[in-house]
Amino acid sequence: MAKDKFPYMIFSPAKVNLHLKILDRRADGYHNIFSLFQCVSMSDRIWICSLTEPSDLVDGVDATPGSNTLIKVLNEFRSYTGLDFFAHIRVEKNIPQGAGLGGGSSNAASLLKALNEIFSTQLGVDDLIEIGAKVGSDVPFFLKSPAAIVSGRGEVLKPIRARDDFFIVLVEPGFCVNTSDAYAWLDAYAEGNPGFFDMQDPNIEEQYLFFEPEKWDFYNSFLPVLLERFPILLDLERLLRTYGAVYTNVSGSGSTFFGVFNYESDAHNACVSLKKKGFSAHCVRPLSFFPG
Ligand SMILES: C[C@@](CO)(OP(=O)(O)O)[C@H](O)COP(=O)(O)OP(=O)(O)OC[C@H]1O[C@@H](n2ccc(N)nc2=O)[C@H](O)[C@@H]1O
Ligand SMILES: Nc1ncnc2c1ncn2[C@@H]1O[C@H](COP(=O)(O)OP(=O)(O)O)[C@@H](O)[C@H]1O
Repeated sequence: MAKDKFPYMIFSPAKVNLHLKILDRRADGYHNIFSLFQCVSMSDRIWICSLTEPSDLVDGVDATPGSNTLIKVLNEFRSYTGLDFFAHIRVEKNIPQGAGLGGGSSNAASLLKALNEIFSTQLGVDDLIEIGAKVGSDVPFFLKSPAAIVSGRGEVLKPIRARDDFFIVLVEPGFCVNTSDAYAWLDAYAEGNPGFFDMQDPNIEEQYLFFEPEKWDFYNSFLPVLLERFPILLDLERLLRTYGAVYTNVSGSGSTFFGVFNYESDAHNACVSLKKKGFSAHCVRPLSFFPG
């Protein structure tokens, strides 16, 4: 391990779920999903400062060591490879936490790729996916391709060509959503709404690749569930439409609400207007490659 590699900096991009159908609840408590994941141009920056520490230390993430996805990766990587080391890691968080943008999962995937490179362990993508899936359901996506149809618990991946002809405005509504809570709310909602899990899936791959965004028939199973609790999301949908969004939805299990725009100037103006109203808003683009 060459000393001049440190600090070793990596980018860790956010994702949005352009479509997210929750199919059913499984015996293991997880849910099968069918989703279109798209990486976007908002990234955390992670510095591996040293790998010769007496114990692991992660700065910059608001999580307990036991729940921190970076610590989990270090543990899983050590146990998979038999390597003996501890790390000091520093994170510049730009991706809001608990926002449905996959920041914790992306951090985990980026660190795994970096460790594989630094230690020349030559693990293949499938090995990394096996390790990543132990850390979190969304981690495998960030190991494979910047746009994909994702199913199973999150580990079944079909890479697709990423489009780059639209713009996305991400809006933080001012609250976080815990993913486990959101799935529990969804189960309760499904009990009161027979047929909820049977909603038809549009042909998402074809629509994504070939249809104008205004024609996308995508949806997110969490949206009706979240609207019951957070009616402000409906206000955000109306606002984004007023500013010219041609498709809107919540990302993942929330809380981020986003709008897709055909024109950069409309997306930029929407951001400015949303900020004037006190919202935190970010104009991003879909990524067709992993940054860094
Ligand atoms: C909803 C989605 C959509 O992309 O993302 P986020 O909104 O969290 O970003 C994912 O399914 C979230 O994946 P991730 O955030 O990695 O979840 P995990 O840490 O593995 O699991 C947290 C909890 O969510 C529930 N969970 C997660 C994934 C899944 N397919 N079924 C589930 O039921 C379980 O209750 C689990 O204990
Ligand atoms: N490296 C990390 N980055 C962000 N959050 C993390 C990380 N490790 C653990 N967490 C915990 O995971 C929770 C969900 O994180 P995050 O991945 O940002 O959101 P989401 O699952 O909604 O996409 C956070 O509230 C935080 O407590």
